[in-house]
Amino acid sequence: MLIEARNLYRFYGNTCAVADLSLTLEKGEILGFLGPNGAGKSTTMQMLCGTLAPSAGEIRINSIDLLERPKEAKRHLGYLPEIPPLYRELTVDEYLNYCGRLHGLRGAALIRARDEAKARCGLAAVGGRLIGNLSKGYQQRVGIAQAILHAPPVVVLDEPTVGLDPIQIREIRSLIRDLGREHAVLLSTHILPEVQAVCSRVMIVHQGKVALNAPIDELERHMRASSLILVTADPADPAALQAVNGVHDVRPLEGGHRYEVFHDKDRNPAPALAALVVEKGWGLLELTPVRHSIEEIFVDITRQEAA
Ligand SMILES: Nc1ncnc2c1ncn2[C@@H]1O[C@H](COP(=O)(O)OP(=O)(O)OP(=O)(O)O)[C@@H](O)[C@H]1O
Repeated sequence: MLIEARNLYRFYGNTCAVADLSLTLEKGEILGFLGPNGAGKSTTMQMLCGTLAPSAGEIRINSIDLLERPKEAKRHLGYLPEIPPLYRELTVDEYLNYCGRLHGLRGAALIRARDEAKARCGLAAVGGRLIGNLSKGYQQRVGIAQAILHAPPVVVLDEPTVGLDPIQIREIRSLIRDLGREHAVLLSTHILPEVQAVCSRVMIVHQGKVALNAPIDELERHMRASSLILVTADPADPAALQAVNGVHDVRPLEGGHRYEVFHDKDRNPAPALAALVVEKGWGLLELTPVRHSIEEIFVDITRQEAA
C-alpha cells in the first residue's frame, strides 16, 4: 500500500473540514478524489502530503508513518498544490535544479533527474525560458515536473487542470495517465468527466466525509439517472410517450417541445421512443440520457444508505 490514511479528522476552530476519512492508494492506481467546492479535498491532500497536521488520525506513505518520520515519508511523495509553488523569475531549468537540490540531488544525478522530468512533461524545449513567460498550461507542466523530479512512488495533484483551456486540459490529462503507469496518483478535482477520463478508482467526498469509494465503472452506474430528455420539432403527445414500454412518467419542460421521460432504471426506452417520434413525424431533435451531478450522486448514495 503506497498511501494508507486512517480515520483522519481536521478541525478549523469549530468547523470540521474532514471527518473520519480513511483512504488507500496502491501502485498502478489513479485515484480521483472528487467533491464539490469546500468538500475537504485540499485539506485532505495537505494532510496526506505532510503540510498540514491532522487533528486526529494516522497516515502511512509507503509504510512509513508520516507524522512520526515526516522527512523520510515525504521522500516517497511528489505534490502539486492547488497553487503551484513556482518562481516566475527563474527559468525552467533553474527552478527544477533548485527543486532537485532541495531533494538532495547533485551533479550528474540532478541533471539526469531534471532532464527526465522535463522529457516526461513535454518541457524539453523550454528549459531556458522564464517560467513567468510560459502559458498557464506549461506552468502547470513545470509544477508537475517538480512533483515527479525525485521519482516518488506517490504523486498527489490538487486540481491540476483548473484554469487551463480545453487543449491544455487534454494534454495535462494525457500526462497524468502516463504518470499513472509508473506512479500511484491521487488527483483531486471537482469535475466529474475528469475523473472518468483519467482515473481507475474514485472517492467522492462531501462535507468532509467519504460518500463513495469505488472502481470507476461503479461511478458510471451512479451517474446514470433514470430519465431522458426528449426534444422534438413539433409537439409530441405525452400520453403516447408514456405508453412506451418501461416509461412511467413524462413531464413537459419549459422552452420548445421538450420533455423529461422517466423510466425503469434497468430498461432504456430510447430506441422505442425514437421509433415512436419518427413514426408520428414529430421530428426528433434530441434524445439524451440525464446524468447526475456530484451533488445528486451524493444525495442518491446517502439516501440509499439511509434506506
Ligand atoms: N485555513 C482555514 N481556516 C478555516 N477554514 C478553512 C481553512 N481551510 C479550509 N477551510 C474550510 O474547510 C472546508 C474544506 O475546505 P477545502 O479547501 O479542504 O475544500 P476543497 O474540497 O478543497 O474545496 P475547493 O474545491 O473549493 O478547493 C471549507 O468549508 C473551508 O471553508
